[in-house]
Amino acid sequence: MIHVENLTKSFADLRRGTVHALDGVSFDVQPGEIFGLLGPNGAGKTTCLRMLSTVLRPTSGIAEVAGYNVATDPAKVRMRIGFMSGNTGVYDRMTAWEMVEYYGRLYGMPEDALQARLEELFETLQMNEIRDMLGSKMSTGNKQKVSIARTIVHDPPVMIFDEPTSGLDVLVARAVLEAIARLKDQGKCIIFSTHIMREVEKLCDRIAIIHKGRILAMGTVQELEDRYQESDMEEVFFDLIQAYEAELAAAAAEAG
Ligand SMILES: Nc1ncnc2c1ncn2[C@@H]1O[C@H](COP(=O)(O)OP(=O)(O)OP(=O)(O)O)[C@@H](O)[C@H]1O
Repeated sequence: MIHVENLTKSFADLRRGTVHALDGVSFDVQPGEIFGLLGPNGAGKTTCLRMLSTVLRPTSGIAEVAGYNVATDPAKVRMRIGFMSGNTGVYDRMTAWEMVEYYGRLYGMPEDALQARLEELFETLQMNEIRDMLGSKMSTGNKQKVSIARTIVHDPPVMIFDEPTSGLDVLVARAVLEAIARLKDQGKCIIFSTHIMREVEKLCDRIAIIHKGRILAMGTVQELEDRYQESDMEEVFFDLIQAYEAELAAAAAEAG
């Protein structure tokens, strides 16, 4: 459902020269699967997700969503994805219901299908108590739920969440993660980025550890712990990043 092959993105940065934000990344994600991109700040997670959601154009490589190439068929890709980032906002002067309805209309959903979908979404995301609440009155957690609802109102098969729990307290973060888990149960293909180990351990079927634009390791949490002989993901993560940094330092020393 998501196919990424040798995907690269470089930026021309005035201060740093060419930045290889993503450097030859490959992975696939299936329906009913949650795939996590786990990496420290600046690893390239957002850049990768923004290319999948057609906001950025790849420098090279292939990214396909539901069989459509993000570079050559961006409109078809956009109809098949929901993309939520930490700053996907809500409007102060609309109620939760109005806001999600508004986005459904933007996607061109027929009115009766839209109303049925709203009922279903408000039920699934446990938002029925806030149907008539204005954005300005909502707690951060409720705003986050509305953001999820508006992102997926058109019922796309692929859902992309860029650090969906960033800035949330543990209770709200938990509710958001539970909502994402329910979407997986409906067979959605989900990719999300985080730098929080516990989130990947709880939620992800498979993860890719990403650092400086490269995937350092990929697999289930259990596979990675077994492969690196560690009993928790945090240790695997540190080991991999340290080893990669040592490799880079050795290569730099050799180069002169
Ligand atoms: N428009 C841009 N111009 C120049 N460099 C950029 C641009 N966008 C991203 N970068 C750089 O690309 C690299 C990867 O950034 P990216 O935002 O994808 O990382 P991230 O893993 O999402 O990090 P974070 O957890 O901090 O959001 C960083 O070095 C960043 O500074």
